[in-house]
Amino acid sequence: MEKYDVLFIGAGQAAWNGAIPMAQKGLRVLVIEKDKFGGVCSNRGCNAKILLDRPFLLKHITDQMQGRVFENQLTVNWADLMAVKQQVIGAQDANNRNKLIRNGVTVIRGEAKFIDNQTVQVHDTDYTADKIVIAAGTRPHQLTIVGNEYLHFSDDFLDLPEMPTRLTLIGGGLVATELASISAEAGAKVTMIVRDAQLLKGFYEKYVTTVTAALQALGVEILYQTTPSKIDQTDDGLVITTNNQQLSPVDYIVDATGRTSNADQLGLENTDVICDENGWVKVNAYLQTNVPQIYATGDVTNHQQPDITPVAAFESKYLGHVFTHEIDTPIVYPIVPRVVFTIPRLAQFGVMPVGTISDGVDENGHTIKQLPSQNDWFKLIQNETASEITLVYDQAGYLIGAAAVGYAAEDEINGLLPYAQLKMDRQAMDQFVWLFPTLQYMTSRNV
Ligand SMILES: Cc1cc2nc3c(=O)[nH]c(=O)nc-3n(C[C@H](O)[C@H](O)[C@H](O)COP(=O)(O)OP(=O)(O)OC[C@H]3O[C@@H](n4cnc5c(N)ncnc54)[C@H](O)[C@@H]3O)c2cc1C
Ligand SMILES: NC(=O)c1ccc[n+]([C@@H]2O[C@H](COP(=O)([O-])OP(=O)(O)OC[C@H]3O[C@@H](n4cnc5c(N)ncnc54)[C@H](O)[C@@H]3O)[C@@H](O)[C@H]2O)c1
Repeated sequence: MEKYDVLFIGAGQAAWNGAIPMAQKGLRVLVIEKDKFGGVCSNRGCNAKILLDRPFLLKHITDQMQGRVFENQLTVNWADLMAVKQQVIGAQDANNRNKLIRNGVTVIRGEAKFIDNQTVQVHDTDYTADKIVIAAGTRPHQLTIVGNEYLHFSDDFLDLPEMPTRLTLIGGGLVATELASISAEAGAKVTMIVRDAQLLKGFYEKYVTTVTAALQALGVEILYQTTPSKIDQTDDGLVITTNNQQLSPVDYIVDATGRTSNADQLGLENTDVICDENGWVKVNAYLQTNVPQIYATGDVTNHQQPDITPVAAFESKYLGHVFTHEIDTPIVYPIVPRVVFTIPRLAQFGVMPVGTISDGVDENGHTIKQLPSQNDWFKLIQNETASEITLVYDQAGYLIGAAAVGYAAEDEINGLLPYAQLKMDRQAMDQFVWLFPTLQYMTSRNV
């Protein structure tokens, strides 16, 4: 049996961010990946999505400036865009694999299964390690309704050679909303079937309204408080029946109703590892399962954090520090920001205003300050009138939350994070000299 110091199951963000520093510090590290090195984010998530979105953002910005600065409207050819995406993303698997190897990590492509608490099997060979890390991530959740064989998933959407004329997305979370934005920008007639009364639960409602209005302006029809019950194939296309009505036929349906843990496919029944009732691997504050030598990181865990790449990467790096004896303390998560890559983007972190107040003191005694786009001449030149930033301060005057909507909301929120994470007062903030003219300078001078 081959023995390593650390064995990772999965080669997504939750693995390689820790595996590389561990190997660089002299540990013998094995990473087993059954599909593509880099996992969902590199191959069929964040990166593919942002590549398909970016030209539409650029087009949108120039469209807003038509008649003011630009004279000809841009068009995006989906087939060309997909060819670029395939070329760039197609290279990720090999790049990620080579990066691991270059940094001294041993890699195997194959499906790993536990055969007991100490042993993982792949291609009929047994491997053991002092520490085994489950970093096996998730797959798309599939609705169990009649006709679910007609459903597609985000993986399929991100590979679409042609944009369907009529497309329906089921779900109102990040995947559904971002893919609705891309497909509507690409010219599809888009319908969203949303179980809740609004999109993007957990995001700042005022800016969810802005994003929703932008989708509707592109012709997206949003059916709230609606759940699908069956799908029929007819001569005119796929017909979804919901709790309320029978919908018009469409060409393509994306099930974006969340993600399912891959923990059920790891042979955990041969171990003592416990998962919660939804299949997420239970970990303690050291990311350790109930079996002391088995750990878990990223989306596959029951962590109370958003399932996003920066969290998976943070956890993986944390284990790197623990396994090399640099720290022995529980994981402490920093403030975790979130972003929705629609046009405009919506990004936020920390505490949000309570109620409808947008300037003044809210019900929790927090001071709310709103920065409209008129404060920022980058936005004025782009005619970006709907954009806005909302800042939330505690009673001592520290920044504890921020939300932004606009073409560069993600960068604005990134720029504000250090003030809150490091609890900076005015004197500390004034220690920075930001380059000018830049977005960071414009945002920071208003904090
Ligand atoms: C469409 C989409 C868009 C997204 N966009 C963003 C975004 O913009 N920003 C963001 O921060 N997050 C985004 N996310 C979320 C992000 O992709 C995940 O949070 C991140 O990929 C989690 O990393 P992970 O390593 O925990 O899991 P994964 O990326 O799922 O990696 C797990 C790996 O384990 C492998 N594996 C599973 N079982 C086995 C086995 N038995 N043997 C060997 N290998 C196995 C899988 O093949 C996979 O490669 C997006 C997700 C989706 C679906
Ligand atoms: N920009 C980003 O950071 C980004 C982008 C995409 C995805 N992600 C991550 O990927 C993960 C998956 O995203 P997602 O949008 O698939 O999941 P989600 O949990 O955010 O949203 C799922 C949606 O499906 C609905 N739903 C669930 N079950 C349903 C059912 N049976 N019938 C009808 N509707 C149902 C929910 O009400 C919700 O609106 C998230 O954790 C997210 O953090 C992040």
